[in-house]
Amino acid sequence: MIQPPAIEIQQVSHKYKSASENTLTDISLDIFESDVFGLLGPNGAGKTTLISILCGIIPHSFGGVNFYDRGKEVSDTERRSLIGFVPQEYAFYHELTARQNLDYFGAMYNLKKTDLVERREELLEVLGLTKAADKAVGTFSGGMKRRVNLAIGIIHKPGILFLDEPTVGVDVQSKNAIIRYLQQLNQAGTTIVYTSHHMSEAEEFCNRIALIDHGKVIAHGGLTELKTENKVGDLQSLFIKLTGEAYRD
Ligand SMILES: Nc1ncnc2c1ncn2[C@@H]1O[C@H](COP(=O)(O)OP(=O)(O)OP(=O)(O)O)[C@@H](O)[C@H]1O
Repeated sequence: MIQPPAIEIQQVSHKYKSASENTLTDISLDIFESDVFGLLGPNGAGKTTLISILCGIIPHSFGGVNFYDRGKEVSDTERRSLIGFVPQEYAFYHELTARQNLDYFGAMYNLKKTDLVERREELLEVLGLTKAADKAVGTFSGGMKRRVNLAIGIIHKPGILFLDEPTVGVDVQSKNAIIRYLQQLNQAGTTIVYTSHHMSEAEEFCNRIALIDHGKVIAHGGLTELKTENKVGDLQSLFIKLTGEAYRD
């Protein structure tokens, strides 16, 4: 079955004003509907920069990005409600409770009050946050904060979800809960674009990947095909084979 496109990235380059060289050079990728697409690479490869460009947080210096919703190209305005973003940094108000945070961010997406309450309670429940929902989020454990971050990014039921290291610094229980819930969202039709340094997690979760190093795509395609082509048994071996053993800054 041919999957319709979700995102087409064509020759995207980016140079930060303060940098002497490009952070991203000539990135071209196709991400298809219902993919779990892993953007993987060593520290400083440019993954967060690419996600920030795709989410419209920073402008790209060159190239094109097109988004599609069920096969139809969407405008920049429509893109805002189509996508959700779960950043690496916590993107909530520490002094507000989990319920208050979800109410605030849901209102920013213009969700109707009754829909918002229903969605808020559903997310609190599936992410195991109901008992603590009226406590200030700043008092939560790292795993609970990660789950609040995720709930905020998906409050408006985005069709395309970007996650920048959604399981960094959390215990196995929270990591499993987050990945399980993301798998459910994907099975229900959400396209997922995800970065992680956990290779075993990415191997289990992603169907397609791009390996980025020094701001360039060095491999791109189906995970199984890439492992076969490179004669390696797992994603970690593929990563080391293509990016080497040297430390990155
Ligand atoms: N605002 C900025 N101004 C200048 N350079 C930046 C800025 N943000 C990031 N960089 C540089 O761009 C490069 C890519 O950074 P980026 O955060 O996109 O990499 P990454 O692959 O997400 O890394 P990590 O895995 O460590 O999170 C790095 O060299 C970083 O120092």
